[in-house]
Amino acid sequence: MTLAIQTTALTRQFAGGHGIRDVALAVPAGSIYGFLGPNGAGKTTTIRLLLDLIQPDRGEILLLGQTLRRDRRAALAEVGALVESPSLYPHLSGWENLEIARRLLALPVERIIEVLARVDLADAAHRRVRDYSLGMRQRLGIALALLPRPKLLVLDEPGNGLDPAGLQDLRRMLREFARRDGITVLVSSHQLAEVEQVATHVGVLTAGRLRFQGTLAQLRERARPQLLLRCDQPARARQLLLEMGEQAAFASDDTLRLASTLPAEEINRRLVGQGIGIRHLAHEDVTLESLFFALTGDDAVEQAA
Ligand SMILES: Nc1ncnc2c1ncn2[C@@H]1O[C@H](COP(=O)(O)OP(=O)(O)OP(=O)(O)O)[C@@H](O)[C@H]1O
Repeated sequence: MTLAIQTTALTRQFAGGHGIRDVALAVPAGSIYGFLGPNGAGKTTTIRLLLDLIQPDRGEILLLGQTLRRDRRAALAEVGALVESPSLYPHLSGWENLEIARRLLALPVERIIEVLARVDLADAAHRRVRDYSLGMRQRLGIALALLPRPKLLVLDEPGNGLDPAGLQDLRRMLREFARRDGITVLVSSHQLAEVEQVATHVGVLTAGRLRFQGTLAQLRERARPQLLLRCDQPARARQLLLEMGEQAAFASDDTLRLASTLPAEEINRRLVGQGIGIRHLAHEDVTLESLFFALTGDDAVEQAA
């Protein structure tokens, strides 16, 4: 698997124990990587490190196969980014804002037309940015990041402050960047719901540590509801379940938790057939959202990838 971003042992600590520690990001090329975590988890710090806006205490960063520390220019050459709010000139139009960047980058004028179309701002190109909505400003910021045709786009909380329609537009755009333009997108958010519909991969950061990293399918797999079983002979029931190839562990003295592959009625039938008296057999209530909260809580969870 080719990685667009790879970090090893990435660490940057601030006074008061804040910062990030030993973060090993693995962002596959072509993915939309949802970089999730509650406010203050260290997402912006990580992103600022990736873009060389601040330096790590230790650790390595590879961007599109180039080592940031060794060759900053080569590593960042094909990276577009939007960190916090975009720096725009409010008294100029969207077009004029892009024109300034275009000249600096010595790109053809057509590129402005292309990027405006990619972020749905063609119709508003000649209005002053002062009169843009927050969503339009964010999109103009993304257009600026897209201007030099990046292969990797890093967006820090681009959904902040957007209404549901704005979020939907943003998701559609991110999908297009990945599918049509082949751009790898890392997008941070503190809300799972915001990236859940669009991300192919997720990394969950909490208190400066990466608690989970893998595909969205792997995260969903974790969220698959498990069966809770209470019966009169839990130890024997566990033994029987293990013999059936089921995973069963004690959740408490009299309750087993099953990562079951068989349907509940089949488990029930087999255990009753072996003389086990069942008091309770039901699915535990686990949603992706509750799993996210568990991951962002204090209980450390190992990485899946
Ligand atoms: N330059 C700095 N000096 C001291 N502490 C800092 C500095 N930058 C960030 N921090 C602290 O590090 C922690 C992580 O901040 P960071 O901005 O990376 O979090 P985040 O996950 O991006 O959250 P948010 O969504 O609130 O921006 C916070 O407690 C923050 O106060």
